[in-house]
Amino acid sequence: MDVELTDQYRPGAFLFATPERALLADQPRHVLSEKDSDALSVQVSDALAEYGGIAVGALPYDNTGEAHVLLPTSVTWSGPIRPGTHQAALPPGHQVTPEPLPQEYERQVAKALTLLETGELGKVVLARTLRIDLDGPVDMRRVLASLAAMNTHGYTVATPLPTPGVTLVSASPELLVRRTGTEFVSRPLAGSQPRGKDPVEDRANAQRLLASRKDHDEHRWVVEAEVEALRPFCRRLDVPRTPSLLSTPSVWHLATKITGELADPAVTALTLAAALHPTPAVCGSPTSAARGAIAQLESFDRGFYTGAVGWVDAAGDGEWAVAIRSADVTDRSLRLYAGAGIVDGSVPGLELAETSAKFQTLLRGMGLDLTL
Ligand SMILES: C=C(O[C@H]1C=CC=C(C(=O)O)[C@@H]1O)C(=O)O
Repeated sequence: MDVELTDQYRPGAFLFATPERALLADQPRHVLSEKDSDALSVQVSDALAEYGGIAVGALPYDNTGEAHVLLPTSVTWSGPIRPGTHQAALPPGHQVTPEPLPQEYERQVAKALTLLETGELGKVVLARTLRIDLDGPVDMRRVLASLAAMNTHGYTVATPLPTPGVTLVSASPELLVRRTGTEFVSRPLAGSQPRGKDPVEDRANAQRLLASRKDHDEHRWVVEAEVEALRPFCRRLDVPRTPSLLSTPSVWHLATKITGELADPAVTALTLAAALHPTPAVCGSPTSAARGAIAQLESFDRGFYTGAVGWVDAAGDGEWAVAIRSADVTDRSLRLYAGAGIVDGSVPGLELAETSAKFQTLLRGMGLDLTL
């Protein structure tokens, strides 16, 4: 029987599985923790020019915070992880603590709606967290195998974080950027509906999303900001006029596949990721006002949730996913994060339900049956 890369994962390693291939990287010779994204790109390119290979890791939500990028000495590529059985990957006993409480999250959304009325803010993404304390240790190999089995159309990621013993685990559906030679692709997501309980309800939810002006507005902010960030790098930029539907096992999204050709082949995947980050899919618009609203309303530090996670090689090729549908995982705890874009027309109770649906991505993927 072939062994999947999820079976070879060891704590502290970096796993990045996509529908096309999987990467397992380990035993770092260097850790780069630069705060400035331009300086980070230069340091990573210099290190890759010296040692070759690839650099892997994560950028935090706060793009003035320290990145955590590693130069591994052991790198293994494989084809996509084959869908296996998705199994209960966590010990049975657990205690769940939401932060903020659901009613408080609804109050924060209501406050965000009043900030939108001032006209200085067009969109803000507000998140909440669930802390889950487990009665036994997490088996990361089973967690990753189980997530990959469920998440065959998205990314299954594990990356070590700067705090020893903490791993960011993500089942992200969102491609921030992939660069191959001078071509690149980005596929922002914004605008969501939970999946239905049966095919009829599911189809109706998808149609409601396609017809929702509020969700199209929420999506447009992201596409416009990405176009503005990418344009200076491009010889060609192709942007579909309207978004299409994308489904994950728990959520429907509006998605736009943006493609382009770089004017300067020296621009790397990491430089593009840093130029795009944080998009209004995870922060809001305008960025500085949204960042201020998040600092004012959210009561926790996002850390690397809504950051970016991926790899870049010496030629500048690479792939970076948006770090959403994610949790900070320790030996006996998980901290899950989920956010929703708030625009004019958002309803607090529906945004709460949307974040609950987003939590289910990881919960179901890990085999945890929780009604939120
Ligand atoms: C911020 C998250 O999702 C983003 C990505 C897709 C759709 C989103 C939305 O509809 O609000 C969010 O912008 C999250 O999953 O925590």
